[in-house]
Amino acid sequence: MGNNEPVMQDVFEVSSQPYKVSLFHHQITWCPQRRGCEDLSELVNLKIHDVLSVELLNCINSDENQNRTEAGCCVTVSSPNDNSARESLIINFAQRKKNSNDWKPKQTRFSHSDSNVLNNWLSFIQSKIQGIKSRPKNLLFFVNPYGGKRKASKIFEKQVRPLLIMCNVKSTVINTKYRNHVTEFLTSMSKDKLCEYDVVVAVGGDGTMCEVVSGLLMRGLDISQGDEAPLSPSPVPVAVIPAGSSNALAYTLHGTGDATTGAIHMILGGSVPLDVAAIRNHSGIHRFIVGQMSYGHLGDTLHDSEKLRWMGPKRYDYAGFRKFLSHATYQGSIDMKLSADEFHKHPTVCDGGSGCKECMASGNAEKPSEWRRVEGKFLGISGANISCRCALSPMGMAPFAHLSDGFIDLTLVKKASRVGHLRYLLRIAGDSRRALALPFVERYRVEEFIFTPVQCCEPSSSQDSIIRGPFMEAGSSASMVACGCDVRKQEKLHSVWNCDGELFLQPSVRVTVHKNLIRIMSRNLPDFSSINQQEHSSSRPSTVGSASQSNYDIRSGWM
Ligand SMILES: Nc1ncnc2c1ncn2[C@@H]1O[C@H](COP(=O)(O)OP(=O)(O)OP(=O)(O)O)[C@@H](O)[C@H]1O
Repeated sequence: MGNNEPVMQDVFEVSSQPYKVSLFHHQITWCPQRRGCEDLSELVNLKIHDVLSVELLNCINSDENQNRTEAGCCVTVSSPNDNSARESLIINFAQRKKNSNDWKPKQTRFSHSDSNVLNNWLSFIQSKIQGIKSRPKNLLFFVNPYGGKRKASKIFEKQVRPLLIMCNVKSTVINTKYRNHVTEFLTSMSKDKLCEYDVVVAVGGDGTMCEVVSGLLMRGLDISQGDEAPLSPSPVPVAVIPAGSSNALAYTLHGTGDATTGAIHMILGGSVPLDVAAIRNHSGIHRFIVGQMSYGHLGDTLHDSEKLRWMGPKRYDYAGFRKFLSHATYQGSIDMKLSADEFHKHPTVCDGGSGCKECMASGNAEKPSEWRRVEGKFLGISGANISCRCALSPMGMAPFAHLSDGFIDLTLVKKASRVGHLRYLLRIAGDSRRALALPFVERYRVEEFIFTPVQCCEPSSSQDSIIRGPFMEAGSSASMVACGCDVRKQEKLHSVWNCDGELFLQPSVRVTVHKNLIRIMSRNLPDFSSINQQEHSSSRPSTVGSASQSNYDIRSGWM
């Protein structure tokens, strides 16, 4: 039997109408039968990979069953009043909404008078689903009730738990009690216990996911080796259910901040590799970055917005606007180890892990990487591990950052007029590739960087919090971090780092990028192919799109 031949075929009743249903190895199709003929214009094609679960609905307990699924608040029954006298096969599946990256669970009921037929179909579809090895069966959830609009528990109960029950997935749920609870929990867990779980899930924002990743990576770290201790990949993959404020990681992976979509992608399985960046000093790793770290405008905005948490996610807009008006710049120097491959000059938008040319090719550069220094006054400095898409920036503040290329995208926004800065911020909110074309904005693709802020006085020899870049002479003023000057004077000189939405107060940092340390549940990155085609046929880039397989020049735009 060829792959195009159905394994089973029969006529079922769907919504009280006869439908010809065909079961193939990788898909199920159905179309109405009118006067013995199939109406192919209404053909539905469902991939087995998108099937969440399948069950038999016995008419004797149909009410009971129906209540159970309705209690899940996540299903649409195609025909509530049909087939009351017959047994039915219920297929629950995930469907992408039209013109959207959101996925929703759906249900279709197939009725047949012969229970043997129904049982055969049930066994076949069930065996196919069970054969998908990438589907997780036992999950460990960390629910952060503090992040975002403080609705993570509600989101979990209403949007995630019903799907877990429907798909027969086991779960252990821990509500976080305090900052760093997740990291502490994961680092103190035995390896055997941890490996009982197929995935560790953060129900929260980027900060919660960062705590999950930190816990998983810290476990394998030999701290006696100090600064250069090697990092081992996490033994367990991770997943994120967006319930924070910006949810940049979830947006980047799924193209939406919708929690149901996050849960569906996690349950249906499939994962992509993800790089992790580490902030280090000579005593070791201070923290990990999964999304982005920003100094200057975004660091100050986070600093001020922490006092405004009661406002919810709107606090970022308010604090950001106030910081924009203050128009602060910060002086310092950045030493960076640049990528030597051609992707630096011809950047692409990430297609996601193993499907992405740039992620696959990285690390194969023939030339050795080169160190470069940039000095000056900056409105902002951002290191992005991922593109950081979110509702306010559909392409992300770092549109060319890749999930697993082994590099961080470093964006330097140099001193500019207020109008220039506003133009930059507006472009980030639209087609952010155009923000990189502004003359005071520079983008670098780096393996490692060191930022040293300018100091307010001559260093004293007793200072030891020094991070040395390759261009720094020992004892040079640029290499000093702490001094005994007036705190307010220092505050004006220095900003803070916004690391995945968490404050990191030490301005001087050394950051290294580590390829593929984590696998994260994601079936496919948002599909921009249709918009891509439009862009190829037009001379100017449109609001949202992908530069994959096309030449986008940072300075001049589309070539
Ligand atoms: N019970 C708790 N009480 C106080 N803080 C907590 C608690 N649980 C977790 N946290 C902390 O809450 C912080 C914010 O969480 P999270 O990043 O998930 O939300 P967010 O900042 O609103 O979202 P995003 O990072 O996507 O903008 C994290 O740093 C985490 O350490």
